[in-house]
Amino acid sequence: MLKIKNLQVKYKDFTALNIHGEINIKENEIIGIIGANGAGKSTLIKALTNQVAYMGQIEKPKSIAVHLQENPYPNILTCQTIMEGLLKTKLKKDEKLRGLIEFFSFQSMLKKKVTQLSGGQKQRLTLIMVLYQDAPLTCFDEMTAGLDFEARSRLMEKIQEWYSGKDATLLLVTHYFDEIEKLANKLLIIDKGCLVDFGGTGELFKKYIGYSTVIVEGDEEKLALPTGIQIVSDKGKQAFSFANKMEEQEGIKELASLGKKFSISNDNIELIYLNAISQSKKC
Ligand SMILES: Nc1ncnc2c1ncn2[C@@H]1O[C@H](COP(=O)(O)OP(=O)(O)OP(=O)(O)O)[C@@H](O)[C@H]1O
Repeated sequence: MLKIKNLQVKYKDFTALNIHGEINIKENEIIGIIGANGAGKSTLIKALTNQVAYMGQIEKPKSIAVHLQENPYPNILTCQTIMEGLLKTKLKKDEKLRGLIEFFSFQSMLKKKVTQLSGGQKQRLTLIMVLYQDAPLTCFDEMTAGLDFEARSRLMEKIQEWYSGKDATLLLVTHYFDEIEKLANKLLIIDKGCLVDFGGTGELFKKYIGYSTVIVEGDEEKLALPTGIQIVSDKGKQAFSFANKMEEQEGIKELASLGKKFSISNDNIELIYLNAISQSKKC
């Protein structure tokens, strides 16, 4: 479906992306692309969609639909005119478009101009047009950027509902790990323009963490458990990885006896990311 090989993107003499080797994305895979600010995530999407010049090889489907961070729509046109113009259709005659508008509860926005829409409503306008394309590959570049928690949750719920039971190949760029947890089955981790790792969430969890992890609230008092190894965690927390169920149970017993607040996970994407980055070598 999508093959990326030795991809390099430069902005003048600054190398923004330098991916060695090959990344193969198969049909119906949903990939979460994660990395810090400036890691090169948007540059990768731009290379895939020919918005920047690149060196290397990209084999991709004929059409790719993209939901960008910002979409400059003409201010004077109504949403309906924008939709009809960009999608080259007429709402009256287009059942598919009407269905999408209804799905995203967008009927009452059709006569409004883009300047009259909230951030979440603007994102829905773009989503409707992106999903309408039914492209073999769809890229979402921070589709929930700038939205408050509620608007983001509502939009994510709709997207999840839309794709549930459907076959789709998606690339999702986001800083929100919960969005990836809900949708993606593979992760592509980028750091400073380099590929850190690419693989299934479960596979990468095993590689960087192990069997399971406990995340303990608070980092003032450094803990030492009878089993498990301390791993990199988010600020204000401590995390330990366990190699098997027995280790996990012993660790939990100790934490319970200490009266600590903790959670157990075997798929925490933030910890996969933090530990992958901390172990990665410069490319
Ligand atoms: N048009 C440009 N000209 C020069 N440098 C650029 C340009 N666009 C991006 N860069 C630089 O390339 C690097 C990668 O940028 P990119 O936008 O791909 O990062 P990102 O991972 O998407 O970041 P964010 O999470 O902040 O959106 C950054 O250092 C950025 O400053």
